[in-house]
Amino acid sequence: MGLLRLLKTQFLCHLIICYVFLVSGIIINFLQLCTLPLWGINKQLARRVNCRLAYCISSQMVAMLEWWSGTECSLYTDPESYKLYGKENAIVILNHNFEVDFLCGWTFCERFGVLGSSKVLAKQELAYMPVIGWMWYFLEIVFCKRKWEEDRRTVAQSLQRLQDYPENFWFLLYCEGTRFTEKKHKISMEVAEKKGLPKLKYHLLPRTKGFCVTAQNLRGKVTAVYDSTLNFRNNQTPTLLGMLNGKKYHADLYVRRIPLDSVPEDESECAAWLHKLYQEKDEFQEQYSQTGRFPGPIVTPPRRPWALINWLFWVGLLVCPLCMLVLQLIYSGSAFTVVSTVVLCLTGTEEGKEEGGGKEGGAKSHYC
Ligand SMILES: CC/C=C\C/C=C\C/C=C\C/C=C\C/C=C\C/C=C\CCC(=O)SCCNC(=O)CCNC(=O)[C@H](O)C(C)(C)COP(=O)(O)OP(=O)(O)OC[C@H]1O[C@@H](n2cnc3c(N)ncnc32)[C@H](O)[C@@H]1OP(=O)(O)O
Ligand SMILES: CCCCCCCCCCCCCCCC(=O)OC[C@@H](O)COP(=O)(O)O
Repeated sequence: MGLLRLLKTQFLCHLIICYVFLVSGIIINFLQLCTLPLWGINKQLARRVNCRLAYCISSQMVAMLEWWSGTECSLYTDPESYKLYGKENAIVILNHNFEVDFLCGWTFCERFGVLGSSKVLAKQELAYMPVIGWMWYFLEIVFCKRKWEEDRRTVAQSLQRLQDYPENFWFLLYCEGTRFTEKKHKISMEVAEKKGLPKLKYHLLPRTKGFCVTAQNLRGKVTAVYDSTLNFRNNQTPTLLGMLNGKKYHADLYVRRIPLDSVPEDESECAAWLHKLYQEKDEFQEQYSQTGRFPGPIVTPPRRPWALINWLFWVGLLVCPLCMLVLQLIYSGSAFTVVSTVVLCLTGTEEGKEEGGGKEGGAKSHYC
């Protein structure tokens, strides 16, 4: 095992990474709070500033994927559509199978220059999460309670506010509404059967209301739907902890650009359109599981240095005070404190090794 590889599995390194993420996140949340008076004076400037501040948080996680774990991201798409990515507003529809699929989404956002402004229809609970949830408040992320009677009005209102958003953005929708498990799949296929819809093998039955309300309220602002299907090579099941341990994965993303004009405006037609799209997505996943690839040519958008530069900046800024704190602990702490800290680090490293290295090549349990 190389020295760098060994370093990546050390619990102490993981502690430092999480410390930098949390402390810098809280600092940035505070800076975002300081922009509140600006919203009343110059709203568009406040939005632009908040996009940059949000980038400083989300790009740290992207840097962990790209530079620390070295995960590769390949894109299957046609070259004509490729030219438009990052240059227009889009609704992104993504399958939800992996713990890290949002992070792969963010990585593509970073490579096409829309990471700071990227948006999602997220569950309300995430709004209260420190750092990311608080950052989202200032990014005007759309939250839902997954109770349509309440969401119908609030989601539409939040979407309408994006009509004059000054930066290009991608709006992510996990239409399945939750992460794939066998149990949820079984239940949702019972719903499909009751509704007379064809069964899906790799996806849950999509919830159509969120997509229809999004298409309706972003019309005129958004020009396309990016139908995106994500999978990982060699049946890998990537996790955040695996990435923190420096484990390298290979993501394949298949993206079809569909002009928003071709999505029906009528609600029931729009719902039927989405169901048909998910049947097609299921076929792409079937092809991937048979052949190990999606249709069409592969392009790999290059990683950019900015995420790494931002990360190194925060490491530089925050690790010095941490070292001083540790030195103070060593000088003033009892032998018991020092020994128990070392034991904690070693235990954490052993557990981390199991998570990062133990699952290599493991079959995905949810794929039949
Ligand atoms: C070039 C590169 C391209 C792409 C790069 C990729 C991505 C990058 C883009 C952006 C990145 C940005 C950010 C990413 C960062 C982080 C994201 C992290 C986390 C967010 C994840 C979440 O929070 S997911 C959960 C929240 N989101 C959703 O739920 C969205 C989907 N849901 C909906 O749309 C719902 O309709 C709703 C929430 C609006 C309302 O839900 P509710 O349940 O109240 O109503 P429904 O209408 O959905 O339900 C009733 C109908 O559903 C039928 N039913 C019942 N049971 C089921 C079932 N098990 N499955 C399916 N359907 C069911 C029921 O019969 C009702 O049917 P009707 O016919 O009466 O409608
Ligand atoms: C630099 C890196 C430092 C690492 C620190 C780790 C930070 C953790 C960031 C968490 C990111 C939040 C993303 C949440 C994704 C999520 O929660 O999706 C919810 C969906 O599944 C549906 O949920 P449900 O239907 O309720 O199961």
